[in-house]
Amino acid sequence: MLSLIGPDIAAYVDAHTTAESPLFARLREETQRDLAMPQMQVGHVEGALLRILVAVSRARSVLEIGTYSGYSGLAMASALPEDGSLVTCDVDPVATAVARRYFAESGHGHKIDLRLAPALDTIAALAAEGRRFDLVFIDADKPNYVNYYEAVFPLLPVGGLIVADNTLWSGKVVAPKEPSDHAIVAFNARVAADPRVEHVLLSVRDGVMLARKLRD
Ligand SMILES: C[S@@+](CC[C@H](N)C(=O)[O-])C[C@H]1O[C@@H](n2cnc3c(N)ncnc32)[C@H](O)[C@@H]1O
Repeated sequence: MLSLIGPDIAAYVDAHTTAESPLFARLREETQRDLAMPQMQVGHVEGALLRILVAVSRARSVLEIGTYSGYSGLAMASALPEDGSLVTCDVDPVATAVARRYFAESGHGHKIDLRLAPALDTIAALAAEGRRFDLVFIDADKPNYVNYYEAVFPLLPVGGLIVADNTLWSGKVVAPKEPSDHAIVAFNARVAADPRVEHVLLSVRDGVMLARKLRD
């Protein structure tokens, strides 16, 4: 992932963001050492942003699409109340085995329901269960971003928040070439044209789209 800001600014941002706890630092380091594509992990600064978004929105139920090794899921679960819940889903048994270990060690594991299945199947199952989510974090395969957005929208109350990661896609959104570039462009265009939400595209890390539901 190409950084959108220079190393000096990145270090300054890092130094002026609530420090990472030792558990999160260990999870980040283990992911970098042992797993493929560690750059997929949201990391310290975006993890802090997600924690604050869950806290200020007073979310009680969160859905995450794309668990990987658990950094973002654990960040959000740690901001939920004791009786809050996070459903997180992925298709990768290796990365999610790491996530399961850290969830268990964190003291927030009882809030977390990890489902190993394609996300669209999990969303359909959650809809059939009558589940609702105050906040949904989309961070999985890019070609499905618009599908995820449409599938989770009915599960959010008015005032609910959709947070989507990698929405600047290393800057490739301004000159898209690959199918994944076009998928992110299509997602941002879909949100921008959607009168049901108010939205802001934050240039945090690789870009974070926030879309707040105004009506069904
Ligand atoms: C960018 S990573 C998620 C990073 C994670 N949020 C974090 O901060 O550590 C994307 C994840 O989406 C998963 N994924 C890809 N396609 C998927 C699908 N169809 N359904 C569910 N998960 C999928 C991948 O296995 C990968 O672990």
